[in-house]
Amino acid sequence: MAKIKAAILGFGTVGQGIYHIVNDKKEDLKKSLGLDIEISAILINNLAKERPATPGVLVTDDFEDIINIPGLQVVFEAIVNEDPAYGYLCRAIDKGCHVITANKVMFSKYSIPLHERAKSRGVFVGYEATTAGGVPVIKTLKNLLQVNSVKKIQGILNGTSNYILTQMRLEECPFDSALKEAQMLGYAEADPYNDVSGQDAFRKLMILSALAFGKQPNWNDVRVEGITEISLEDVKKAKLEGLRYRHVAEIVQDENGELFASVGPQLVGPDHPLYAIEGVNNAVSLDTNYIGTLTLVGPGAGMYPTASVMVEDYAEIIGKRAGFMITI
Ligand SMILES: NC(=O)C1=CN([C@@H]2O[C@H](COP(=O)(O)OP(=O)(O)OC[C@H]3O[C@@H](n4cnc5c(N)ncnc54)[C@H](OP(=O)(O)O)[C@@H]3O)[C@@H](O)[C@H]2O)C=CC1
Ligand SMILES: N[C@@H](CC=O)C(=O)O
Repeated sequence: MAKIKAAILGFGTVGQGIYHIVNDKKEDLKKSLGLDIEISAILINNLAKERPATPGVLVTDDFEDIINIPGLQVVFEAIVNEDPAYGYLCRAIDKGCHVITANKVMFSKYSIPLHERAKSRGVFVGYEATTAGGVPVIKTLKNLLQVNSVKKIQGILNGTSNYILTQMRLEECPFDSALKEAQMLGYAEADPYNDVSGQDAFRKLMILSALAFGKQPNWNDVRVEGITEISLEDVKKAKLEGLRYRHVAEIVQDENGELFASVGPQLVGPDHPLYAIEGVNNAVSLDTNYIGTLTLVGPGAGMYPTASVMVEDYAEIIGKRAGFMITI
């Protein structure tokens, strides 16, 4: 049976999840796709760090070792920040590899050039994991946009912030302890400032905007606020009043096609659709012309939810390549 050679860039929370799922599901993927996936190499930053064993896999801190693997066909990218991730993915595409990324900082800025580059080389870019972790919002949007137009998107797009706000309310624990827990659970970014400042949710909203509206608002016009100003006292007071803090990202297109977006905390009551979204869960509500309002809810961060959607992207891309769509 033909082999698909793949590489994983980054071997932290997400990279390790990809490795485990690919190995766990190897036989099933072989059966459904008729191709055997092999993780040939893993790129990391610090060779001295202790890591889980990956027998037979090249572990390197030099991207040249990866890009020069003969017959490499798929690159999973789970490193951080714009650079060098964008450059690595450009080189992988130029080599004829499909690329599958979780890196929203990079993708929110470079989605258009990456897609154009991939199109010119006849390969695909998978990016389900960039937005709302395990919630399949990208594939759902792609599908419904074939018939519907979207007027508004509203949601909770950062699992860490929602986890912190939930823990502060339920356990009455201080912000810092809740953030530490989120870091231990693999929810938070390498630099958690991105989570708690609202920047992570903002980048995800921009990815959704590009897909749903074919454009993004001017980034400087978007008010972005995080959750750092919310104290335990604020949360307790809200609780007594039957209210909850939610970190909400929203974007609306007006009748002239102009986009208005904002990201920040809101106090919501029991009748609000985001009131019941707890812990690491994310929710995305899509207001469409034919379907009406569709809301997706699920884990917005973490090793397996994120890695799962990346391996699903792989299955979809390889299935497409072979001329069929697999149903997952
Ligand atoms: N954690 C989550 O739930 C989710 C994360 N994401 C995104 O996935 C990506 C990875 O996140 P996560 O796994 O949590 O992050 P981690 O910090 O756990 O892991 C990052 C990995 O990338 C490696 N790395 C970082 N920079 C470089 C570089 N320049 N060259 C080579 N390797 C590098 C690190 O190497 P080393 O181990 O040597 O330090 C590490 O193995 C991020 O872009 C994040 O935003 C998306 C959805 C959910
Ligand atoms: N740090 C992010 C991870 C997923 O994108 C989050 O908490 O949502």
